Amino acid sequence: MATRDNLKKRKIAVLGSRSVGKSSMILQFIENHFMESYYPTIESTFVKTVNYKGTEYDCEVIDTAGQDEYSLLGPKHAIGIHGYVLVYSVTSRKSFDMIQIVYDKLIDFCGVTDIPCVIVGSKTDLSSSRQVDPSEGERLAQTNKAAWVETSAKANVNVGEVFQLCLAEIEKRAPSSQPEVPARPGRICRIM
Ligand SMILES: Nc1nc2c(ncn2[C@@H]2O[C@H](COP(=O)(O)OP(=O)(O)OP(=O)(O)O)[C@@H](O)[C@H]2O)c(=O)[nH]1
Repeated sequence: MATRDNLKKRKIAVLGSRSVGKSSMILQFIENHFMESYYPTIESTFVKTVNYKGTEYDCEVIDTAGQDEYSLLGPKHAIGIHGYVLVYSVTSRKSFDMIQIVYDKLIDFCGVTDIPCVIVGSKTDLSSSRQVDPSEGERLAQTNKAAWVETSAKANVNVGEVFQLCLAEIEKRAPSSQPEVPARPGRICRIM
């Protein structure tokens, strides 16, 4: 029987400006409900088993405190993290502009040219307050070789899709189905 211990583990960090709906999106994903009230997050971790293309993954989702242009990203945002979900609200141009800033800080800190990442435009149910067009989100994602989707945690639209896309981005770069390279006879390394 499959237990959590023998599932493939994937650690996903959720970042973005304050109050864009990171916690609400995670709560809807993990517990299937939505809360109107706002409680700023310090940091929380959630776990959920997710089926992606027939394989079960033990996903650890890290809900971070909202960032601004002065926030420092450090080892806890990079070490051991397999993929990123960067969230802006479609009702906030400022939160959209923060995505590139956070993305650049991450690639700088990780010392890579791109990272497995999904850019998420949240709160689409608030259509009359929209400040960011879908085409702008799509373009930003293309520029950064990331996936993109718009969601509403309130209306439960595309929330599961965010994590499917994130696993897709992670697996694209490091396919877990890739067979292990067999050791050549006579070249076995033994640690005594
Ligand atoms: N209408 C609507 N409101 C939302 C949605 N998602 C979140 N909210 C509201 O936006 C506010 C902030 O949501 P949070 O999920 O706490 O935001 P956060 O990004 O985790 O905030 P920080 O912890 O400060 O980083 C709350 O009042 C939520 O109810 C959504 O999809 N639609």
